Amino acid sequence: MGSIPAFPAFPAVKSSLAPEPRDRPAINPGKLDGAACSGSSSLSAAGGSAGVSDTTKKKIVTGDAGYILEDVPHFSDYIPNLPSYPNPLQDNPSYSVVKQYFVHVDDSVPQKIVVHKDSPRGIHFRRAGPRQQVYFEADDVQACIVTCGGLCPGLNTVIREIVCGLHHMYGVKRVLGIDGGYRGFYARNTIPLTPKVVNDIHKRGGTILGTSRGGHDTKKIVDSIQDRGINQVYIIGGDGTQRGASLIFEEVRRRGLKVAVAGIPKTIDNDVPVIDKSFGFDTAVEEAQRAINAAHVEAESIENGIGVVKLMGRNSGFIAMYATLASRDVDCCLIPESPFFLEGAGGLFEYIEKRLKENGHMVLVIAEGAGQELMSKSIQSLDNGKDASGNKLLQDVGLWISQKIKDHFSQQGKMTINLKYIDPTYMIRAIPSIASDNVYCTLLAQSVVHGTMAGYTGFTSGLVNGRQTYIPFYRITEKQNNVVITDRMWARLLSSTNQPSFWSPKEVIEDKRQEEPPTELLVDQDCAEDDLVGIGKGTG
Ligand SMILES: Nc1ncnc2c1ncn2[C@@H]1O[C@H](COP(=O)(O)OP(=O)(O)OP(=O)(O)O)[C@@H](O)[C@H]1O
Ligand SMILES: O=P(O)(O)OC[C@H]1O[C@](O)(CO)[C@@H](O)[C@@H]1O
Ligand SMILES: [Mg+2]
Repeated sequence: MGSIPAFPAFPAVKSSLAPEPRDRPAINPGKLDGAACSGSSSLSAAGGSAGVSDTTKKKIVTGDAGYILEDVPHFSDYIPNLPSYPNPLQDNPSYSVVKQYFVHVDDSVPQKIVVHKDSPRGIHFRRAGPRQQVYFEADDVQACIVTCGGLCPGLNTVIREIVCGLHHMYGVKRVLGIDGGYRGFYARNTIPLTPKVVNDIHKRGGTILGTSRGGHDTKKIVDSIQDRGINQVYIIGGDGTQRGASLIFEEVRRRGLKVAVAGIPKTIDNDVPVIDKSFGFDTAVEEAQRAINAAHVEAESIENGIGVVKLMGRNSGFIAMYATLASRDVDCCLIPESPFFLEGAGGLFEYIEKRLKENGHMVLVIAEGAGQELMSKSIQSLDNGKDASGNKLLQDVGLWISQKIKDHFSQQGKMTINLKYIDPTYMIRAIPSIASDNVYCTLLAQSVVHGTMAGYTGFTSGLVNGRQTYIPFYRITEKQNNVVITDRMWARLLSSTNQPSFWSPKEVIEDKRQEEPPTELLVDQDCAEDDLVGIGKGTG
């Protein structure tokens, strides 16, 4: 947590708060953008009149030709007659010369960009960016930032850029760090964050705020937000964290508070849906190359050398897949989404033997969540329980598979192998982010700040098809992003490693788990669904 001083909770500041807890007011169905931007939407439903759903908490706006906007909540949905102010950026010399700096009220970003001539326009998300009107005056803002879940390269960059974005773009001086994840809201003192305090933190791995699993108590957290007079809450974390953020937002709205709750998706596993990819992912893939290189050097330097590298990926094998594709030294990549087997024809042992005979060495990359079912069958009493957040704890599949390979070849007695197992997982997670991730983190942080200043709330900021957007929490939390093994990207991997698929085509057709497409930029955008007829849903 470094040497950043902590100080006690602020005394309650009530000025920015709407009245105390009350029943949830009705969502204003007619407003598309609050009063945040001038002009009104010209959208109209296919049936003729504009359509905005108010039957659920979802804000769905429909338009011509199958246009759907999955909009995010705004203060004006539940707090009437809020004043708005001109965006101070218009007087900022750095930005004032930019043509059309402010985002147009009707700008939205399509989720699906590969379309056919007659395709409906489909789902869109609100484009992120500065609005002409804001709903906070700089002196009234008391922001806070919290980081939750596992570490990920780039966390400190996001923290830095939120603090600097608030300060330099909007003149906000009061930003607090919440110490040690969600429980820090009610169990720890806060950490004052200024541009000076965060100046160098992007060069460090980890999070200067600390993080944790478990400890999410919605009521206590919102009580603490109220008591401290916080009115902007920036929540950086993965799928679990965003679920927690959604509950905080619901409680804030139930109490009628003018408190913006915004998420920034963090997941080294890239398991958050909708967004193109998560920050820190490229850093992880880059750093994984060092471990794979080492495994390759070790393996090729000795007769029948086998290098085994375990990479992170609890349920989603993106790091393993991309690290494998990038390296070209990997002979086999095993991920949670693609079951495999060890013995017999078409199994892993047979393939290893073949590669050793052909090449004299081989490199195996395995994601930590791969082969867990196989492992629990082989180790009968295997139940590692759950972590504090309820995530299943995993056995070390790298150790297990290494032992299995050793046992197999020693039992057969026909081949002496030399196996080296490398587990770089926590070393990868703990490094600072590379340059491209730093830029990505900066844009994410600035986007989320623009959104909260403009009065949006209950959203996650994320990149969709290369554009910054505001995504409603429910879209982020309703499912997980997984590698689709019936997609061309996995086919590319199979053809680059030449490993067996461990699947028969019949099993692929019957596999019900492969229903969801992965996010767009990580897949082949030329891949049309028609190409995949009969083998599950494509990526579009
Ligand atoms: N369903 C949920 N409802 C409320 N809070 C949750 C929920 N799931 C997780 N949380 C809280 O979110 C925080 C982080 O969750 P978790 O440990 O699962 O990490 P994560 O955000 O998914 O990140 P990652 O998996 O990438 O490490 C924890 O404090 C946990 O209590
Ligand atoms: O050991 P910890 O810190 O709980 O986290 C391990 C998990 O966190 C992740 O890195 C996700 O953040 C997973 O890949 C991994 O399974
Ligand atoms: Mg998670």
